[in-house]
Amino acid sequence: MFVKICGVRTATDVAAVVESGADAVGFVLTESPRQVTAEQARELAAELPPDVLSVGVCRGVPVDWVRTTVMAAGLHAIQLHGDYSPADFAACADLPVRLIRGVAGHSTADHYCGSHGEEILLLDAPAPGSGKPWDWTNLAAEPPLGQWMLAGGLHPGNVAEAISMIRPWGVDVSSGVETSRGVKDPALIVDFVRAAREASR
Ligand SMILES: O=C(O)c1ccccc1N[C@@H]1O[C@H](COP(=O)(O)O)[C@@H](O)[C@H]1O
Repeated sequence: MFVKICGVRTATDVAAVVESGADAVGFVLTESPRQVTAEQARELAAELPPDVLSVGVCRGVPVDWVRTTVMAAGLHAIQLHGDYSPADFAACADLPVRLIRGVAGHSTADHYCGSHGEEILLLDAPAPGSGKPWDWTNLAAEPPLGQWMLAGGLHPGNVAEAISMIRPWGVDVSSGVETSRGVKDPALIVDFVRAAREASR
């Protein structure tokens, strides 16, 4: 089970992610209560062990800006979130990064990983980073093809059930490991990763 903690903003958050054993960290580089600059992301990512994937999360900005900013931050992966086309993904294909496509999920499996040239598909709620869950139950019968992650309203108390029900390749969380919007709770991060790992055994 691949576990990503998104919206990390402080050195304390990074330390909690490392302690938790999560696989990936998301730095939101565009408008959000969790937004960080490229410079901040670079400094925070420098604190990560090399095997933790650092992801630049971008939404609603041109792909040229994404390329420049993620490269300036020195991150391992780009998460293009929302209305990005296959051409946008193709425009990043020459970069030495992994590509994640974040989209609003549906209760039917009308997305598949790789359709836009991405390595990982992320099915999220319509409002990313809102903490609001969506109805993912139908994915159990017809999950997307390929390497895909579930996000949107997950938290330590429901991630095990979600994993048991629909068996995603990975899970991603932001609000569910926060005490208030944009403020991560180290204990919730550790609890979330533990719950996800136990459910996937
Ligand atoms: O977290 C944000 O603020 C954000 C902003 C822009 C694009 C994506 C964002 N986060 C993504 O939202 C989900 C987590 O949602 P939740 O808060 O746990 O419900 C995850 O995919 C993040 O990458």
